[in-house]
Amino acid sequence: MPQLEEELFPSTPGRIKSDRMHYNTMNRTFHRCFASTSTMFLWALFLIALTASYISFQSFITSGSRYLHHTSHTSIGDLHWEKQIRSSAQIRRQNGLTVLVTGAAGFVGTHVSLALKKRGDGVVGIDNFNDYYDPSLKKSRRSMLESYHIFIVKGDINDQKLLAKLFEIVPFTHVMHLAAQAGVRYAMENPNSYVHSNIAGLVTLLEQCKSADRQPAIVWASSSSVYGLNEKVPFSESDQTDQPASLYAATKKAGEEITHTYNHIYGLSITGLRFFTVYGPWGRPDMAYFSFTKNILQGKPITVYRGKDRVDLARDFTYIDDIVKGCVASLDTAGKSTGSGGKKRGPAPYRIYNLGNTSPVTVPALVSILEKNLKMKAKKNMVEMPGNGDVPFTHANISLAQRELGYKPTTDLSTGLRKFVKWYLTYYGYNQGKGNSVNL
Ligand SMILES: O=C(O)[C@H]1O[C@H](OP(=O)(O)OP(=O)(O)OC[C@H]2O[C@@H](n3ccc(=O)[nH]c3=O)[C@H](O)[C@@H]2O)[C@H](O)[C@@H](O)[C@@H]1O
Repeated sequence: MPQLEEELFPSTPGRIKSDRMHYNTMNRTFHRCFASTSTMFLWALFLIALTASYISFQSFITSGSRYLHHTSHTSIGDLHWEKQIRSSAQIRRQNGLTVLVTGAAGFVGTHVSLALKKRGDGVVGIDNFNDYYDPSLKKSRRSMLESYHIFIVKGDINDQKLLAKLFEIVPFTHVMHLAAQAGVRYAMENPNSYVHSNIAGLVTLLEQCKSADRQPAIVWASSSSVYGLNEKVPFSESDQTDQPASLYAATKKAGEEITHTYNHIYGLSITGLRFFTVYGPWGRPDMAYFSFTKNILQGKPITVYRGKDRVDLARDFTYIDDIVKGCVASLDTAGKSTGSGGKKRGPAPYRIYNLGNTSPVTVPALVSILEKNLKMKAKKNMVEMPGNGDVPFTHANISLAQRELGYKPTTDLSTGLRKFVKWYLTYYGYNQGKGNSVNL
């Protein structure tokens, strides 16, 4: 008996002799063929169904895995994940805000999330937990926030589907956008990470915000570095900012222009905050005050940059609690976005503020304060500032923020560094042999 394949697809033409076939033979053949065809049809149906279910299973896995969450028992779309987001977004005061905080496991993001939650606002975080610096510090910040019932979604702001899903679950009134590739000098090592987060990520986020039915107001982190080679002091918001000294600064400046476009075309309410060298507990290990502390404690040398003619570099170091007050005041005073579903309905506010301390301190003076607090001497290597994006000094004029936000920094560098050192020693286990047990 010929095989089914052989009947339907004869291998040699000589085996088709239909013109010489008897009717009965034809009839039998027809019936056999028909029976075979229907079997084939059923097989085909079965295979199609199998393929379809395989493809849909695969796409479920693929789309799900993009959002797979940090806990083994939680992934996007699952009810537990959504429940955590809803619960974190719950408002517990009258006229409270519902804020999406990007970069919530970052230094400023952690502090702002906590401040908002403590006063009764709804807060949902998003963070990609990248390894630009020790991710275990970010995870510790997350654990601390979790103890205050703040949920951080693990994901990238470039993930448009994830953002859409978050907005579908929670109608955010505000976005506090702090996710960014930070660091001035690292931009020479990994330029594309700045484009990825500070340009592409920003645009993806703005696209989501502009198309939301109820557009949120956006407050976001620009940087004092946009003043670049500006020599007029103190730096005012109206000063020229067209001479950035690093790619980092250039991406932050680009962010100011990009947000302006979204404000203009779509009616998004925008507030850009130019932070001046923010420091404090739970800070960033890549920053000078943090890495100096680490090295001094370990007896390792530190490199202190100096400007031309051995002039000391200076920064308008700003304590985290002051920055947080500026961020919260910006959210509270942000006018509404006017558009909806991608359509502008009228003009919306576009604001930019300096958030600094207005009293620059030199880097060697910063080192002396640390030495005093750590009761240890630093091994200093004085080196001429390399051409790597650094600027010689920063100094903020904060009168605009003072007037419009009620912003008034109250912590000087000595007080702030004392608090930082206290946190550092406890967190890294220098005190009583205990680590990771600090509250803000
Ligand atoms: O205010 C800002 O716009 C920026 O402030 C900081 O940038 P930076 O002021 O360069 O802060 P640090 O990296 O902590 O450096 C502070 C000072 O210490 C100096 N430094 C840094 C590192 C080092 O090893 N030695 C050293 O002398 C730097 O030249 C600079 O003058 C942040 O890292 C940026 O993300 C932020 O946007």
